[in-house]
Amino acid sequence: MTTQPTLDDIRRAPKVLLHDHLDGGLRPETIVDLARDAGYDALPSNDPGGLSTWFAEASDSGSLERYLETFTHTVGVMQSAEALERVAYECAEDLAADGVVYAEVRYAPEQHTEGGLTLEQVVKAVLAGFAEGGRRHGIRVGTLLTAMRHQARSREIAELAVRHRDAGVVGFDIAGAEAGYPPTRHLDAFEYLQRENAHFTIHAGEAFGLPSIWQAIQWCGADRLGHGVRIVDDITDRETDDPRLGRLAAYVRDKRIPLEMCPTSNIQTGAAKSIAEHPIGLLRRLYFRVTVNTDNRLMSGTSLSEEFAKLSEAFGYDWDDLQWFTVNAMKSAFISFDERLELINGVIKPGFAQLKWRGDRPVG
Ligand SMILES: O=c1[nH]cnc2c1ncn2[C@H]1C[C@H](O)[C@@H](CO)O1
Ligand SMILES: [Zn+2]
Repeated sequence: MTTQPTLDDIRRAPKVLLHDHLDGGLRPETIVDLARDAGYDALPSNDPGGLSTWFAEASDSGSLERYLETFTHTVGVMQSAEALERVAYECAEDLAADGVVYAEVRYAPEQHTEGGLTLEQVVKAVLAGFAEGGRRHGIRVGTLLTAMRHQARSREIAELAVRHRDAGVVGFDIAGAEAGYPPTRHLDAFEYLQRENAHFTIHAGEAFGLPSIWQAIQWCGADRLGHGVRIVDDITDRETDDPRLGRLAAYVRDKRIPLEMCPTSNIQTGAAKSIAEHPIGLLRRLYFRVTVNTDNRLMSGTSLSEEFAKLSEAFGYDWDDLQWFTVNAMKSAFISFDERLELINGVIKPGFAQLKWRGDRPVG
């Protein structure tokens, strides 16, 4: 007997999150507090409830560029070491409360130096918040350092990531508006990371299509794809029992390149029409290495459990499917093979087994 997992049970499942932005997941109450402390007076509302509604509505425009404008207010209040440490600590606490056991959280250090912090100080403050939050709340959090694709600091940020690789920085990423800023603009950074045996993911195939994915993989050597939803443009006969993969889609599937899919965010930026029509349905059916993620919990008013619950409702996913996404994510993480295996065999499989067993018991 298979049972439809409930949101409450999904919260209890040991989950893995690979794509979550630190500056996209603040608590609204914290934004109000930090703005007051820093004298930041540009918030669209000083009431946490009003603020969370504003973020959700302003992010719903159907355009990635407009979605990104909302980050002005979160980045605006994250300009001191205390603020960064608090936001990182609370992020670990919130993810742990949602049942996440391993997370990779990303942010762009270059956006947090307006208050006079150096890049090193930014990184240290965030690492301190995650270390403390992780220790207290029983979650492991690695960070990815992001470079903004419209800027020209990617090499510097890549070097920063390598310098802190043994202190909790597990990889690198580029983010920001995709159209007009191809990943090859940052080839120097990616080639450097490859020489350093470092890991990186690239936001690609979200607001722009196949050329962006192709460059990210074949020119830049990305280990994973942030979103990557547009890979479906390289699949024909999608509605039939026998979809046909083009060369790029086949390469991504054959090489088990992980796709960091963020369903709700994709609807807000116009990359997908609805959850039910999200390419994740087809890509999962075709056994691409799909993972499920939140992107920006504040802007999307979501959590990893809610993303899973929405998918389960739209596609009928059961515990086996949710475990499959979770093991996919753990296999694709940027920590060592030993550590990944330990989490899969010691935490994820036993945790899901317990929930499946409970779910299969007759009620009453
Ligand atoms: O989904 C996204 N696509 C591209 N860029 C994004 C997305 N979500 C957040 N960002 C940007 C805005 C943040 O300020 C930056 C670093 O986290 O990354
Ligand atoms: Zn993202």
